[in-house]
Amino acid sequence: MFKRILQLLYPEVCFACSNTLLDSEGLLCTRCRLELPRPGLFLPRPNWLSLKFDGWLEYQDVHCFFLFSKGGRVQHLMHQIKYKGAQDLGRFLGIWCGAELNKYNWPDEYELILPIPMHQQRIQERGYNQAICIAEGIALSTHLPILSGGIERIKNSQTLIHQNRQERFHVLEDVYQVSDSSSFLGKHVLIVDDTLTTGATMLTLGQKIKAAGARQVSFLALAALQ
Ligand SMILES: O=P(O)(O)OC[C@H]1O[C@H](OP(=O)(O)OP(=O)(O)O)[C@H](O)[C@@H]1O
Ligand SMILES: NC(=O)CC[C@H](N)C(=O)O
Repeated sequence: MFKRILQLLYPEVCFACSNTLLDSEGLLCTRCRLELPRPGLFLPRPNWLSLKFDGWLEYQDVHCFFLFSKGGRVQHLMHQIKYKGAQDLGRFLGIWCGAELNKYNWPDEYELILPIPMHQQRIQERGYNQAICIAEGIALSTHLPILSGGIERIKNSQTLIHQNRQERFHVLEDVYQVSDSSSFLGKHVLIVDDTLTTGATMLTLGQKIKAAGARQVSFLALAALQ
């Protein structure tokens, strides 16, 4: 009853389209669940996403769960996860994404999930690392362990938003440091981030952990810009 009154006064809205949610809906309205653009996982290569990675590094797979478009619903969604404290939404979408991964024939492929590390100062400002929230959701569905510790972001930087691909690689040079490689030595690591624009962040970290002894790397972004 109290929940009903609260809902009348402060209706819960969909994180993607901001329309009022029905009692039976949570976080996302049914329409958005059905309509948010999802390109599918394990797309045959080469494809628009793999072209951002091919030739830079030996890797196995690159996936994105949603297609990101400027001003679109996915951008709104990602904004909530990243800047508005919607950690539960990140976990929920991670669970969904992990459940989709489970539908493919991929057992024995990935052994560890590595959320892109965030600089300590940024964590203090934001209060959380959204890549970890997403990774936690994926781990819940897939039962893969999350790699924590041993890899840090040691240099902070300005937002990458206004930089082109080349500038991003330059900014990201030496930002990650491996202090202990024992937990991923010889393993196939699935690197997870919230958004993928040029791929520079994922590639930089992928190169780093491969050089430090990871057997293989794959990449998964919750959303990617086509
Ligand atoms: O594929 P890329 O071109 O590497 O871009 C993707 C990266 O950019 C964003 O981080 P950023 O450091 O810009 O975070 P901010 O916007 O919060 O500063 C995002 O969280 C990804 O980590
Ligand atoms: N400086 C950083 O650690 C940036 C990390 C991360 N991409 C973010 O969301 O902000």
